[in-house]
Amino acid sequence: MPLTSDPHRPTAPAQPDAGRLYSLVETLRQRAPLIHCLSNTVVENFVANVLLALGAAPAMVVDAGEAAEFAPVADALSINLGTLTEPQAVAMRAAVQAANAAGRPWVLDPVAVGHLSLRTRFAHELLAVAPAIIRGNASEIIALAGAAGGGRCVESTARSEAALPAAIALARARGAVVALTGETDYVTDGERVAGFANGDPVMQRVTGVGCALSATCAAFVGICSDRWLAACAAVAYTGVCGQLAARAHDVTPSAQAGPDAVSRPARPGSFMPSYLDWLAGLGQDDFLRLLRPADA
Ligand SMILES: Nc1ncnc2c1ncn2[C@@H]1O[C@H](COP(=O)(O)OP(=O)(O)O)[C@@H](O)[C@H]1O
Ligand SMILES: Cc1ncsc1CCOP(=O)(O)O
Ligand SMILES: [Mg+2]
Repeated sequence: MPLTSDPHRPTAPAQPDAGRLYSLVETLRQRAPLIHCLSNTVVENFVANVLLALGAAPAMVVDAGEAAEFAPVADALSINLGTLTEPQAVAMRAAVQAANAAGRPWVLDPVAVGHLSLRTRFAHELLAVAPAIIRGNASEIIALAGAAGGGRCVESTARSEAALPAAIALARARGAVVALTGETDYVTDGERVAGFANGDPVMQRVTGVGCALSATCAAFVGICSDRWLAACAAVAYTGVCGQLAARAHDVTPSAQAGPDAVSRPARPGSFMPSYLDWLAGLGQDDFLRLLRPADA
């Protein structure tokens, strides 16, 4: 059912201070928040490595009983529906309930929500139990907001610009912050909308970049009670690190120059290690220089 909040109520474009965003990166590195992840089987290892590179401490505790035991101990919880099964839904329910009871924030990544029935039903059930942040691609956010469709399974078939009204409506209806990603990323709490134009198309050629960004949102909201700012920091830092990682090998080493040189237009393989390196090491000056706000 479509959401009923007034679509004509105005929102304010609001760009967070870039220095404040980087200070959250430093706080995260100092505090090393413990992040409880119920992720998907495709990307678990990558998500854990992204969190470690950022300076957070990931823990994939997936049994229903243990998940309920662990959620109050962790600083934040990340729930990802990518390879959802009925038993996993039981564990996710228990983890969310325990996190909520202990006042711990949690993040929802509604992977491929739309036309697949189990995850779509379950995502709507979870929406009713107060996610702090919802992070998804355009098709997922449109579907979650109640419009028909869904993307090409885990991939989006819509542009993020087209999904912005759905993101705003979803944020208003659920009292959540929505991080809507794609070529341009948007972060909204239903009133403020920030836009970011970093990243690189190769990020769509490596599985788990979106899932890891959702866990990154959990890491930032684990150290910052302003959920909108936390999601902005996660999206902005991911975008700048992603574009640096994608372009790290743009200069052909002189040893490879000459008639045998091979042109390599996309580099998903070298992206992954380089991305982890940039997440761990990006300095403030480069972040401030490269961060690109986008109109919202
Ligand atoms: N065409 C693109 N250009 C630049 N960055 C992109 C592009 N597509 C995706 N990204 C980046 O990749 C990350 C994951 O976003 P997205 O691909 O929307 O998620 P998902 O993997 O869940 O579909 C975000 O940081 C986003 O900014
Ligand atoms: C390929 C795949 N299939 C089920 S979950 C998944 C990973 C999706 O990762 P992302 O949403 O980050 O691209
Ligand atoms: Mg995804």
